[in-house]
Amino acid sequence: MGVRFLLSDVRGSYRLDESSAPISAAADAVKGLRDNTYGVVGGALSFEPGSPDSLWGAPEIRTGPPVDARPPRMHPVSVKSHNPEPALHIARVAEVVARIHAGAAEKVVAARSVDLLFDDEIDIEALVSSLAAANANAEVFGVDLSAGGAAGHTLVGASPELLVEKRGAEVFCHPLAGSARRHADADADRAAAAELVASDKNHREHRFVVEHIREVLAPLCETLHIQEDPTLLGTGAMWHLGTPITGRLADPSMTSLELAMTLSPTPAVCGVPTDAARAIIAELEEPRGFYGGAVGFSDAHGDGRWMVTIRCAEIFDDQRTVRAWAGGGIVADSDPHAELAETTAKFATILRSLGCPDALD
Ligand SMILES: C=C(O[C@H]1C=CC=C(C(=O)O)[C@@H]1O)C(=O)O
Repeated sequence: MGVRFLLSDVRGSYRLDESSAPISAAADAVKGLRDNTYGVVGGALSFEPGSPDSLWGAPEIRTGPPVDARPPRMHPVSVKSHNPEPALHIARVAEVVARIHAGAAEKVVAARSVDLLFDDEIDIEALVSSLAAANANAEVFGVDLSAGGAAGHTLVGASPELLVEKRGAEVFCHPLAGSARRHADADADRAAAAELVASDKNHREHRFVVEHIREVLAPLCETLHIQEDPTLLGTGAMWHLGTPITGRLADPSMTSLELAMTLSPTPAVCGVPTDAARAIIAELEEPRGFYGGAVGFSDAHGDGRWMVTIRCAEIFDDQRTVRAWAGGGIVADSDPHAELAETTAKFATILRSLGCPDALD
């Protein structure tokens, strides 16, 4: 990729170059910002507690124009494995629903991954450019994972979900939860959006995330404003419910990295209560690594932006093996087959940009 960290949207891009210092624990990055070892840190926070993060520290971050938006190139590919097989994902979702009925949790996000093998090496700059072309409402990112011990691996994605942004004392969040697949046909697309907006189940799924953010931010903020009803947000592949949140920090010296560490994982990727959901995820799923964590940067004033790590894939060191991830929030009335279809729809973001939109058909 030529850089250690890249985050870009329609407003512009942020890059950390190859001379940046590797940092494998977020707590060390916070310390390094506070004692001025680094002017800025950026990278990826792991979903797994106790697993390495992959962060990079540097004197400053390079800002520039948005990455070029370019259409994907088609790439021959084979599916190496489904983790787990679709039928087992359906069974796991049914198990999660049963646990929710038994009172073990109120919401749990169930995720799965697919491993793909490409005939040709992936050009990561080209992949990021094609993600940018198809996802104007998202932040595209690329993070070199070698700071976290995965030498030669890169995390790439287009996240539509702002975990937290901080500018001075102001904080912003834009949680998403509640989904519907988009359609090429305009009438079907509008109907899917209308159905999502009218769905009680999706509003309940969404509210868990908003309430988590309220609980975390309220004690840290002098003022906190949470829009009453969610609004509709469209990505290239999906419709979501989203709620803008703004607040004013009581202690403006708190860094955006610390805010990201405190907020993450939200119930958009984990569940309610957090610990119970985490335990169910750890029991039922393969380790998630960086999927479900956060990607972003913070400067020494604490200003910066962190996205929820979704709609993403890890490119392995052979540059041909790719692990893509997708998940969905499960509540008491979730339908396991519909949840499998929702994850398939979410995979479209990364698969289209990898030039293999039909890989899972
Ligand atoms: C967990 C993912 O999406 C989250 C963000 C938006 C909507 C979601 C949902 O409806 O389940 C998820 O909470 C994912 O894309 O893997």
